[in-house]
Amino acid sequence: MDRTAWIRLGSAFWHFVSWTAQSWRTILVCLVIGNVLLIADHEAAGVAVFWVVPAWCAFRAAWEALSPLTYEGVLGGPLRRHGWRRRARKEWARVAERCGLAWPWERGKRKTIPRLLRVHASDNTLSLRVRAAVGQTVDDLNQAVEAIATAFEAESAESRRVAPGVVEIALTMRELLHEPTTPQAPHELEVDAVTLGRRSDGSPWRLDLNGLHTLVVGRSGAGKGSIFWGIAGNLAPAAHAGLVRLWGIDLKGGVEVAVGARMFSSVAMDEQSALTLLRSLQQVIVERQGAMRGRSRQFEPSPGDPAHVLLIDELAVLTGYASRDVVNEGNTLLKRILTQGRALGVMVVAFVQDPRKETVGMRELFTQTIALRLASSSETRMVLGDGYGDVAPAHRIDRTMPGAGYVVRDDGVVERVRADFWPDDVIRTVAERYPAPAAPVDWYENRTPVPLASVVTADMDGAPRPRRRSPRSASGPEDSEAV
Ligand SMILES: Nc1ncnc2c1ncn2[C@@H]1O[C@H](COP(=O)(O)OP(=O)(O)OP(=O)(O)O)[C@@H](O)[C@H]1O
Repeated sequence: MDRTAWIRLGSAFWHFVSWTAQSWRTILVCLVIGNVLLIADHEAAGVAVFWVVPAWCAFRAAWEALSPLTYEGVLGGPLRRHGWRRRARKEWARVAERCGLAWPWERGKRKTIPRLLRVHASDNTLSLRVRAAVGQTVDDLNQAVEAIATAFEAESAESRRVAPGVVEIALTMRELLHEPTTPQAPHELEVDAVTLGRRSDGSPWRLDLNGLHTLVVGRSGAGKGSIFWGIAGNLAPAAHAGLVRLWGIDLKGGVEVAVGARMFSSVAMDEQSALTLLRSLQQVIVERQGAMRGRSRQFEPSPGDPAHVLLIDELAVLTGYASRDVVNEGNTLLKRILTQGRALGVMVVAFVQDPRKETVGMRELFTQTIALRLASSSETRMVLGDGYGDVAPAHRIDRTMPGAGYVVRDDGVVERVRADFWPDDVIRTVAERYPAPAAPVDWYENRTPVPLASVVTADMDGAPRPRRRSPRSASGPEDSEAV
């Protein structure tokens, strides 16, 4: 027998013992019934009743060891979720009171607690729908979410307001994000959204890009690289087909972007070329505004007229730490791109370690945020906003889980996610398979930058959001088999 078989056998034995021990009440009942049957001269039935619990536990343990997937789907998962639901209903009053949610409506009298409206369990998540008691607010419930999660022994918790005074608390009862994963080989022409990893319930994490600017914040080593390459790598087939144009700025000496630079049409690794690149992207916006004015308010990418995605690694170098002239112009250009670009198919994804106002003065122009591991609760609130410290506690993400974080979408919904890890050889393979289409030499450098003053600013705030697009049929990449 190999090592895996021994491990399975050991785990099956352990489950047999622990399930049998947990069923001690049922075993006592069986002993009584069995003895009664023996006394009444029904020997076979009595012995059968004695052994019914151990036999059932042995059957479960064997099934789980031999076919874990069918066991989980048919018996293990439903039984576990039934237990969670039962426990939540039974213990809610006590937990709510201990977590500070009991509300003394009259001194010395009975306390009221928030009402548990619905208990639902699916996959690894237990959801509690709770209505705040009179005198409480949704914020009071949100503040207690961590304590509730601890009381129910949940791995983590998220909450969202679903109606006035009503909050849905999603408790992750089994952590599915511990194990790192690597990506599927990209081969589809994706423009609007990319699959970056998993959500806390194990479902795929799709990040919407269409008409959105994304800010990714995380301490050093938090796994920003996974998201950088998740986006670039998944867009690479569409970039290769001419539906997307990838632009990259990496002012940390190009260390990050160099590995897969061939996916990008334009890359800047020093301050001056970063400014040139930004001016060129702004020029794209100006030209597109001219082309669309009076004809269309919604941009549709097509080969030759692609969506533009700018990825900036370490935004703070450009907007905070570079020389003053570069910082001034970089900030101005980027703000204009952020305010005007999204309706015109120009999206920005920026990565930053240090999210303070002095370094990133344009945080509010990003329409969605991904918070990876952060240093403190005040940093979480700074990045995500005041109400998110408890709902998306990025400062509590463990160091051993790089790539894990919270997404705060543009509609305010919070998702707990973990990105797939992109090893260098996968990045290189994708870059070789899907290089950016050959652009005219120095395409972007030869464009005449338009002076900032002449840029049309009419649509800065009221810009229409493009409708959801699906890539037009285009001649796909020739070779699209797995990497
Ligand atoms: N999604 C992931 N799953 C598992 N491990 C990961 C993941 N992402 C990153 N790692 C591990 O964490 C290390 C640091 O990741 P990464 O370089 O992406 O961090 P970073 O946030 O970009 O840091 P810095 O800002 O210092 O460059 C990687 O070398 C890798 O070993």
